[in-house]
Amino acid sequence: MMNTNLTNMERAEVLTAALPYIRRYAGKVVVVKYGGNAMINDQLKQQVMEDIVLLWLIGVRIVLVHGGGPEINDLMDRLGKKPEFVDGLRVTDKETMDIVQMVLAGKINKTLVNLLEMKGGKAVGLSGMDGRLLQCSMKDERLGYVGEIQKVHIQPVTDLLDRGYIPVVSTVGCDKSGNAYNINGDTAAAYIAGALGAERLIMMTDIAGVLKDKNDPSTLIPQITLPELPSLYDSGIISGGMIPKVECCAKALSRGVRNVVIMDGRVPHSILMELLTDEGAGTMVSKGEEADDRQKGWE
Ligand SMILES: Nc1ncnc2c1ncn2[C@@H]1O[C@H](COP(=O)(O)OP(=O)(O)O)[C@@H](O)[C@H]1O
Ligand SMILES: CC(=O)N[C@@H](CCC(=O)OP(=O)(O)O)C(=O)O
Repeated sequence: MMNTNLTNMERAEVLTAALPYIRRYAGKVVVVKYGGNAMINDQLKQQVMEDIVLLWLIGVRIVLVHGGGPEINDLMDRLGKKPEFVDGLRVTDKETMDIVQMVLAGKINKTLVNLLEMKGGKAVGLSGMDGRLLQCSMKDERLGYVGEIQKVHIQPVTDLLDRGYIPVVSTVGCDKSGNAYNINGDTAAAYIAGALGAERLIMMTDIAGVLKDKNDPSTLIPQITLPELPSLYDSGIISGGMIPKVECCAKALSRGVRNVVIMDGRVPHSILMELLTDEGAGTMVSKGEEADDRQKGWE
């Protein structure tokens, strides 16, 4: 909610305080993964789109990669199909694949593009099939049409960035024979961010970040490094859906992304807090080879 008690001078101070961060990110690639339950609330969705347009206007080369698992579940329910998951991946028969493609590459992708345009941005939607962006093979026959990414042909995305657009990517890929595959949103975002050598990957989820006690938001771990991960798994601190998410963060880092942040998509303007203030938001995952990027002076 906007703080209407700020004086104009205070507003100006807020803007100038953001200047070092604006300088830091202008011209850099930031990939935002948006999906899951964080995407359900309409008002929040509008705010996330506003944040993305604001970053785009200050010169950040921003790419939006989206999921939409809950909306796929919803359409499956309406069509009388029961969603089924194995290790967090949707079992995807041919009919389910049609539903996934309709929801992700159709409804959600176009809705997000439209929202970004309505907020004053210039956005173009594409799926992993467009320009063979996400070339994949079948991951495991038991899962059906779930894709394992083999190759990322990133040029359609860089072309759009170079032309001043916000690329909006849905995570439907295809194999060399043209069969469509369903790809997990976090995985696709990690590969795309890696192929772009992104400065930052932001994973928006429905929890404050990685917590020491997942039921207590006050136990947020602000930063974890790759060498610390095994002990976090072994101790059971990281479990369930957070394991594949953190694994995707590690994958992105190993593919050349500088920093990854897991943050709460339910908090208004969390992206701006993370990128444009010294507070940060959520949990930063880094290789552990450099000083904390959040604390470093931006020179
Ligand atoms: N240490 C932890 N910190 C935060 N969340 C955790 C942790 N361990 C397990 N989780 C679980 O992981 C979930 C996030 O994963 P998931 O639901 O798959 O996210 P999304 O739907 O955004 O992809 C949290 O809602 C929480 O229940
Ligand atoms: C293979 C697989 O499970 N694909 C996911 C793709 C969407 C997704 O990842 O959506 P969220 O980001 O909202 O979770 C699915 O079918 O739900």
